[in-house]
Amino acid sequence: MTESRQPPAAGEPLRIALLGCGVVGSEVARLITGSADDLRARIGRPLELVGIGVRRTGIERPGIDPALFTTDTAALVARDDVDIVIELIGGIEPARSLITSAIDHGASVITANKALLAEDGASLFAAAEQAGVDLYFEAAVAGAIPIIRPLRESLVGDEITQVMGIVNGTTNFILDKMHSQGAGYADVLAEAQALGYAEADPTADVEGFDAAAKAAILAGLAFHSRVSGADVHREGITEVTRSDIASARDMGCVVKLLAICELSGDGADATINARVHPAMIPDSHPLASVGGAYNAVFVQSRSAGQLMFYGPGAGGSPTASAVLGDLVTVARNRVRETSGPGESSYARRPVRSIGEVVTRYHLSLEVDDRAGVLAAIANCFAEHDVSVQTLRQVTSPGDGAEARIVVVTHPAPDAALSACVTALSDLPAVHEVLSVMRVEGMTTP
Ligand SMILES: NC(=O)C1=CN([C@@H]2O[C@H](COP(=O)(O)OP(=O)(O)OC[C@H]3O[C@@H](n4cnc5c(N)ncnc54)[C@H](O)[C@@H]3O)[C@@H](O)[C@H]2O)C=CC1
Ligand SMILES: N[C@@H](CC=O)C(=O)O
Ligand code: NA
Repeated sequence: MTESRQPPAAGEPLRIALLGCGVVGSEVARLITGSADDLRARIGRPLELVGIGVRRTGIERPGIDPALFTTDTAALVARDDVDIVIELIGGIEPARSLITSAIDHGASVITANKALLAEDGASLFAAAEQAGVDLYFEAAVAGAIPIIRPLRESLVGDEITQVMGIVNGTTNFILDKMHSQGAGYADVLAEAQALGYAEADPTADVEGFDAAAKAAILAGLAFHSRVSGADVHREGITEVTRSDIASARDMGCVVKLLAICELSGDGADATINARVHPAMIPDSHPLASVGGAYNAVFVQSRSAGQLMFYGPGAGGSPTASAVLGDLVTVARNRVRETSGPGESSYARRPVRSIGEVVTRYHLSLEVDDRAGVLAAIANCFAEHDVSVQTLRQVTSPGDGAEARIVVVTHPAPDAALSACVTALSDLPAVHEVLSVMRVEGMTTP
């Protein structure tokens, strides 16, 4: 049952419950106690951390009072003196039940849990709205970078047409090292995990689920519509090869895992497209120089034009910064007996399928090195209405055995390109389609 709650009386502390004490949670716990005086001055009330929900007690967590630990997370969120619950467990359950219970008991909630928001944000926002409490989630997308608040508040009067970014630090760290140092995939992933960038299950990072969840959140906020993780076309980086990276370099490009959210059409006919996939982007593109676990998000809007948000996208300390920003805001709201913006999904714009999305492609083919092969390949592109920008033979031993052909297309619908790739694979002269990758941010010369 939803209970409305009065803020604590003047001079009384605001009581905080923290769920999860891992990479991010432990930093948040240290900051709440270590910065207590500054936080009190900024909020106008002291904060009191009353409990930390953990899976196991008895583990030493430096700088955190062990008396705060409890495994009874259900009881912690149901305490009737808790004002704000910070959820940093991650995953769907028990995070969803604990957040729902916290809201039902009148607490405001801060979470970094993009997986949950992308799957079930609508019901959590509805519950928060009904209870008159805040649900804040700046850390859920692009770590420390302020991007949720700019979309939800600063740019809410503008019309956003595109959000495109690097929103996963782990994959950017991996691709960057593969590109700059020729490093092997597995070694770099282990390093990203040790640095606290990766999710508990790094499959979420490398298969693009984490970026897809973030894309869903960004698209929903930017286009005032409900977009779930399942609406986002998703491809990870596990199939990106050294040869793709070398091909990109030959073209003056780098490979990045991009999250792209676009609005097409106007007014009531506008549709959304949201996708996450590796793409080649020119070295001159601003996203090309985003290295390591850094993230960057481009926003294109009708009145403001282009904006770029850049900064650390993962790691305990940067992510804790975003959580603490939310904590101060939510605590101030609590003191003033008000709440911040809720969900804005009035536009209800439909999400287009990937087949209709138009992009440029890079293809690499291993083919017979003999007369007529180039013509057969060019003909296949023509039959599928995919226009070729460049076609070149990059390797040929000259003994008539095999050659590698690299093709860059003009923008074409994904469905046409997919059909073309199938037809190319069926050509007797084509031994193998070695790679197919989208190219973004390149203009026709
Ligand atoms: N690590 C990062 O760079 C970032 C993480 N996030 C998000 O922050 C959240 C936390 O991430 P991390 O701290 O990296 O994960 P983590 O895996 O280091 O920490 C999660 C903690 O929750 C604990 N836990 C799991 N189930 C529990 C339960 N039932 N009750 C109590 N504790 C439980 C785990 O034992 C672990 O200590 C996730 O939603 C993640 O997606 C968001 C942005 C960046
Ligand atoms: N695992 C994520 C952490 C932040 O969301 C990433 O690598 O970006
Ligand atoms: Na952020």
